[in-house]
Amino acid sequence: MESVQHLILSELDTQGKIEDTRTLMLPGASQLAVSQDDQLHILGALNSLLSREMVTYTTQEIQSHVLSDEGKQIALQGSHEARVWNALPVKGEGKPLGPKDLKAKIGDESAKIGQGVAFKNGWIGKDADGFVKLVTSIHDSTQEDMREVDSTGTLKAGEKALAALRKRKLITQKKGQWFTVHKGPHFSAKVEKQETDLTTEMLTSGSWKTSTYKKYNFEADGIPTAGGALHPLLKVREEIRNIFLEMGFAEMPTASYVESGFWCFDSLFVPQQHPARDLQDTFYLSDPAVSLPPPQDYYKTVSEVHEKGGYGSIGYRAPWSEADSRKLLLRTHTTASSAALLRTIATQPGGFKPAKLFSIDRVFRNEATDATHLAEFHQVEGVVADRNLTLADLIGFMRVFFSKMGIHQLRFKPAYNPYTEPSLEIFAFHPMLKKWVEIGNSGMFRPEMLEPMGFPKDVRVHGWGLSLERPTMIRYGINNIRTLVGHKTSIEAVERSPSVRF
Ligand SMILES: N[C@@H](Cc1ccccc1)C(=O)O
Repeated sequence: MESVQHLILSELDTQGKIEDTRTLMLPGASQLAVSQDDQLHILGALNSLLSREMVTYTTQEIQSHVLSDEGKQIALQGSHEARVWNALPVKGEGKPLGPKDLKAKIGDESAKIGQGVAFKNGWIGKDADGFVKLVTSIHDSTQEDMREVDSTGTLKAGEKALAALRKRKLITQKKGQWFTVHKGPHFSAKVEKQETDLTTEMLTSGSWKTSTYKKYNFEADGIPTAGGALHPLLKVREEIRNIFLEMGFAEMPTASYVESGFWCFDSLFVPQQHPARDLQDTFYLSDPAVSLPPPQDYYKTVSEVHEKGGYGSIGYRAPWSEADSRKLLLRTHTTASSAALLRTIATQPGGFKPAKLFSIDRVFRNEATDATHLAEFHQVEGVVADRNLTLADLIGFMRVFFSKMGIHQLRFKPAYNPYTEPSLEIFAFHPMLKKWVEIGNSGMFRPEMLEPMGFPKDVRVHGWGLSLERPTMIRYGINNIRTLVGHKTSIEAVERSPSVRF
């Protein structure tokens, strides 16, 4: 590229102008720059010199030609007729080839097209055993034409010959160009290196005073700006949040990732011996390891329900450990935060008022991780508290809620939760997987949990929970959770993920 610039400048320096850039001989070339490839090279060099105002140029449009695939093959291997001639022995000097052998040797296509022409040209003939050469040398003018068009874009023989080749589909027409070049206002015979940046070195050495600088190109496309992008989990979270809001739910505060055993389990009537509370399932904190004391009256009532029962329950009748209750842990479900808020509602000044609450936030479980499980994920949780609610209300709520998420076929399966009775697992029919998949868990909170909180006897509270990751993965067609969350997540994929998926 730079040597092409030098060629142009020295030509202008000695000749004053370049009338036709096709008369240049590019460095290293064996013929004049008549091909369009050469002219493109020249154009690149001209534009670079133009930007420094060292030259000006005008463009001449011309018709040019390029080879078709068949034309390229002929330029390389010869015409079909020449290939036929090549394949045959000289008469009397070898075994003549029959049509079948000829096809096998040079291919069906060349044999078929080449035979007739070679005959007509008098190049080959037929004896008893097959085809033979009749002449000892040939002049393959088609191949020569192809080579001429390939390197010059045209034929000296003129338009008639070109038209014949076009008709045979060996060449096609293409717009071409060449240039007339004049000296520009800043012409100089040599290209000076232009600075693109002002550096500390240039300032301290003073070289900035004599340097030449590259002009700004205000036409250039800017570098694409990297905007922020929402992670797919955040998009689906927003969508679900909007469903809750339009159904009249209020968002619960869930900022506390760290809870005590008391709020995460005891207040929910999860027995202290429950396996979910084991070290294998729950992350416990070591520093600080112990929570501040829970509200004393409430703590006493909760521990008594566990140990001895009450409110119509016989309790767990197992020894109660205050130490277990005070242990600090990473919450294993957002129901820990719901419990704290439910107690506030139960004991609010002015008495109980119905409430519809939701949360979408992070939870932590000490589980083996695999393609669909991580040690931390998000839970979506809805809670409704009102007088005389029934199981039908819960099911009805879930039907409306999930249908707003686009999930219309639901099934409910009796299940067990320590804090709800009855409890229901929620299954949805997945139209793409063509099977029922579990999407959530739900139930009506037990009186052993609600009454110690201070709820009036006729208040029922029901709730349901699901993970945020599962619907997100299904929507975005992700089957390994590690491509959604964690260091293997591709930022590019996040930026490009659509804002809404159905
Ligand atoms: N906390 C439950 C979900 C749930 C919430 C509310 C009521 C019933 C169940 C879970 O971890 O899966």
